[in-house]
Order: sequence, then structure tokens, then C-alpha cells
Amino acid sequence: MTTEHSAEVDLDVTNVAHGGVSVARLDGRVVFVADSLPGERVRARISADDHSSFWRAETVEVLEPSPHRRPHIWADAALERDPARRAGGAEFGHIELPWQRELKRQVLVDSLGRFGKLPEDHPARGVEVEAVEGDDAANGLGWRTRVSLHVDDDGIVGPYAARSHRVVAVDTLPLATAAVEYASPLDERLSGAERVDVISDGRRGARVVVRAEGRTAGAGTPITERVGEREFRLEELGFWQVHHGAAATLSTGVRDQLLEGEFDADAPNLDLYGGVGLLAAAMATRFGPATRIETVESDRRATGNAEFNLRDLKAATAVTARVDRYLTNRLKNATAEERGGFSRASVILDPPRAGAGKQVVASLLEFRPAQLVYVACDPVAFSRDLGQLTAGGYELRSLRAFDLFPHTHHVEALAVLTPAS
Ligand SMILES: C[S@@+](CC[C@H](N)C(=O)[O-])C[C@H]1O[C@@H](n2cnc3c(N)ncnc32)[C@H](O)[C@@H]1O
Repeated sequence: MTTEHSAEVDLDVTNVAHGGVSVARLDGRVVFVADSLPGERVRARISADDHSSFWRAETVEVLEPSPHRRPHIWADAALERDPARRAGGAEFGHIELPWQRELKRQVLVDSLGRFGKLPEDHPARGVEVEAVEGDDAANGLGWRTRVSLHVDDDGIVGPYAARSHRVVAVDTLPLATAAVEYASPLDERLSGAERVDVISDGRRGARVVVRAEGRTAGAGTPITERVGEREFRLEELGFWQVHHGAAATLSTGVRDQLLEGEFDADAPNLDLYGGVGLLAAAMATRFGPATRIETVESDRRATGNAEFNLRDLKAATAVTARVDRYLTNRLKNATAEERGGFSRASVILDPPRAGAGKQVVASLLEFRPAQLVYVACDPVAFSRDLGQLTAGGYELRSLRAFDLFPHTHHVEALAVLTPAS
């Protein structure tokens, strides 16, 4: 990262890139420009010029705005602030909401072609990014049920500045739910603390957990979230979908997208990276309480909660394991009869941002289930896995995408794959 170099240049921004930045060219070199929009001409400050194939720049002035530009939804992240002090976490906040979804669609479709090798004429390239119910009316605000704030050496509490680990003071948290924003100690000094997590308590309130080196202060008791008719117990700092409507959106999406013709309730069905059992429950909601399903999750406490949350489903089990090791062992120890069962299974996988990765995908290809339901939070990682799956004999049967993170660049995809006929 260049520090002494802060040249300002005028750039024509041409298209959107993965990661919440747009692309321009300077003397033939790619420049990733923050806080800009395709079609704009901006004045930007070069912030990193030490990479041979691209530079990075921050917009300081918009010379010719896009018709899709709007005043930033968060004054603490707007152009009026110096780039070094702009709050991170709302990198699309200067773009009208429907156009944010269009840009996310472009990034997803581009990744599908580039990394997933999905042919130009594949119907999945017509995917739309769907809004969560209520988000348009709320202008995409007030959805975050969890925020992680950081504390600097002076005790100032705030988010990191965009693309840095520098804490910036902010007055508001417009993406957070009202309860989470209200509970956030933005105007307090927390000397000695390192991080503050503010988490919806699953009802109308919020909990504040302050972490200092080696110490965590907070109530610590589990939280209960309700999705449809079901309740899910989870640890205070354990994984749960961030948008208040995300768990219901994904659970309904998985339930509806599972292919009935490929489903066998007695097969060794799996919910990989299963957390506290949200998507296993979605499968059982669709196909009945006798559905055989095993959740696989590396966090022991999440697995304990999955066991509790799925206790009414007599054929549901929860295992603490890393997915790669679980699949390797399962394949190594399987009898010929068990291997036959794998080919009748439905497998859900919802990996972290890095995707499932080569080894897990290779094991899935060997497992060869009747259908794979892939829930993906990173279009590039997903597309890489998709490319390996299609090269290994699977075909993409359906694809949906959801805007679970308004005003950020993130997009969630939900894909169903089956062995190619
Ligand atoms: C994106 S979350 C999905 C959780 C769940 N499907 C849900 O929607 O609530 C990913 C989960 O995978 C778990 N995880 C991360 N790496 C893992 C691994 N290598 N093996 C098993 N679980 C893992 C995390 O603890 C987290 O609970």
C-alpha cells in the first residue's frame, strides 16, 4: 500500500468489479475505484500503486454522475468525508437500491461465465437478484441484526474505515435494526476493550458483548430466533444469518428449490456447514418429520444447538466435524450398499465465504448425490466450485439470487445441481 503517494487522477469508470468497487483504466492499467459507479467520470485519489497488474483509488469528487447515484444513505461513509475516514460496510450506499441489485446481478453472471464456465445461453444467466420482503419500503435500511464494532487505543468505538483496520467514529448505524443501533455504544469510550458485538436478542432488544484481550463480558446465554413455525436456539456469538429476513428467505428458498423427483426421505441426506440446523429443518418441513438428515458443522456448540433444534425430527442427527474430513471418512468407510445410498441423497451445502473448495467438491463428486443445493455468499468462490462440479458431471438445474445485504456489494445465491443426464 502506498502511503506517501496520493496523486489525484480523473477516471472514466466502465464497469463493476467483485468486491464493491468499479473498474477504470489509466494508461492501459486497471484501476479499482471505490465509491464510484459505471458510467461516471470521477476524480480519484490513488491509494495503492504497488501491484503490477492493477491499482486502487478512492473517489474524491464526481465530475459526471451516473443517473443511478443517490446521496449516500450513511453520512459517515459519504464522499464528503475524507476517504481515510469513510466508514466501511456500506460500499453501495451511494447507489439507488434497484441498481445495486442490477450491479450484483452483473457480478454474479460475469463470475458464472468466467469462473464457472457456464455457457452464454444457459438459462441461469437470466437470474435476477430478488429483494427481501420489506426492504424496498425501508430503502434497504434497518436490517442488520448483528454488528461488530472495534475499539482503538483511545477507547473510541466504531466500525473500521473502508478497506482498512482503522477505527472510525460514527454517529449512526443505518443498516442496523433500531434495537441494535440504539444499544451500540457509539458515544462511549471503552478503554482496554478490543471489540464490541451488538446482537439482536431474537425479540425486540439487543445484547452488547464487549471483548478485551482474553476476556468476554456479556450475558452469554443462548438466543432464540423464530423462523416460520420453528424456533432455533443459538449461541450469542454463534453464526446466524445477519439480515432479519435472511433466515426465512433462505429456508423458504431451499425448501421450495429442492427437487421432489430427486428426493428420497430415507437416503443419507446431508446439511453441510449446517450451523444450528436451519436448512436441515427446511428440508424436513418440505418432506416431513421422518426425513433422514445429518447436519455437519465444525462448531461444537452450534452442533449441540442443532441437536436441540431438530429434536422433534426422529431421523435427524447432528455431527461436529470439518466437512472435508467428514466426507473423506464417510467415503473411506462406506460399504458398497452405503455408497448406493449416497447416490439417492440430497445434499445441502452452505459454506463460508471461501466456498467449499477443491477437496470438498472432489469428495462431493465421489459421493455423487441425487441433488446438491448450494447456498453461496460469494459469487466468485461459488462459480469456481460450480465449474469443478460441472466439469465433474453435474449440471445446474436452477439458480436464484437474493439481496440479503442491501447497500453492500454482497449477494447470496441458491443453486440446485443434479448429475448430468
Ligand atoms: C454460512 S454459515 C451457514 C450456517 C447455516 N446453514 C445457516 O444458514 O444458519 C457456515 C457455517 O459453517 C461452519 N463452518 C465453517 N467452516 C467449516 C468447516 N470446514 N466444516 C464444517 N463447518 C464449517 C461455520 O461455523 C458456520 O456455522
